[in-house]
Amino acid sequence: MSTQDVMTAREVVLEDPDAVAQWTADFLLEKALSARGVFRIALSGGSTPRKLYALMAEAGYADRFPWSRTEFFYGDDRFVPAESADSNRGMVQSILFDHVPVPTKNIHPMPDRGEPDQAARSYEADLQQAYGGNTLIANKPLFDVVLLGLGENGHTASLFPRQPVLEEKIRWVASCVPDDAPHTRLTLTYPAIASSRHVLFLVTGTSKAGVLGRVRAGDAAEPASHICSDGEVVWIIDRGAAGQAEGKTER
Ligand SMILES: O=C(O)[C@H](O)[C@@H](O)[C@H](O)[C@H](O)COP(=O)(O)O
Repeated sequence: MSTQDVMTAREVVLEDPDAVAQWTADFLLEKALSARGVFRIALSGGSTPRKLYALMAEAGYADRFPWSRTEFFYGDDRFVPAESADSNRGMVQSILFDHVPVPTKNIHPMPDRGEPDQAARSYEADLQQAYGGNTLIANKPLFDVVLLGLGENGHTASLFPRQPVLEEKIRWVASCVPDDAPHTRLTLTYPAIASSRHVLFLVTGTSKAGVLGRVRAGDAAEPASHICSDGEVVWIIDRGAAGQAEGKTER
């Protein structure tokens, strides 16, 4: 039985990447506006969420989003300067944060210099401070929403196959050096991601149909198969990633 079988997981199949971005933007706005107090979200990197971030920066949306009571964290980042084309922080800053009235103090980028393990400890301390100073995950979610993508080898965030971080059950943040990736990375761990109300996987394109099929079938060899949430995991996918399933929506 995969971990997916024992939790609430649902799938929303949409026509195309634009529809995936729009559905996700609407979902985030609804949850952020209905949240009591601070709304905490962990952002994903990669190319898929770029459309989402661009939508969030549009005037009609940005005017309604509660930026001042939203805390933005990252699910992972490459250990490179923000100016690097590989930086998730730099990507989100240029597509979204440069265009909306989010207070700088509400943006929590992952460290991108120094010793990677110490940087991971530093980010974990940042998260613990946001979590009321608790150093152990208690019975309240660390995140309202965690955004995730899915790599073709089944990685998500920077949880790559055969990495020690896949066995991490205590730490919230870890450094890792994936076999086939050029950079050292920092990533949230499984327990940190699981401490959430909603995990949203955004998966688009026919190139992801194979890995998505394996993950949804609970293939334990795929790191994304082990993603849990104290709340729900929502797969927001387009027809290409769904293997050309008929486009239908579920709210
Ligand atoms: O920093 C990263 O690379 C991401 O966090 C990573 O987990 C990404 O979500 C997947 O690799 C999918 O990437 P695409 O959206 O580009 O397919």
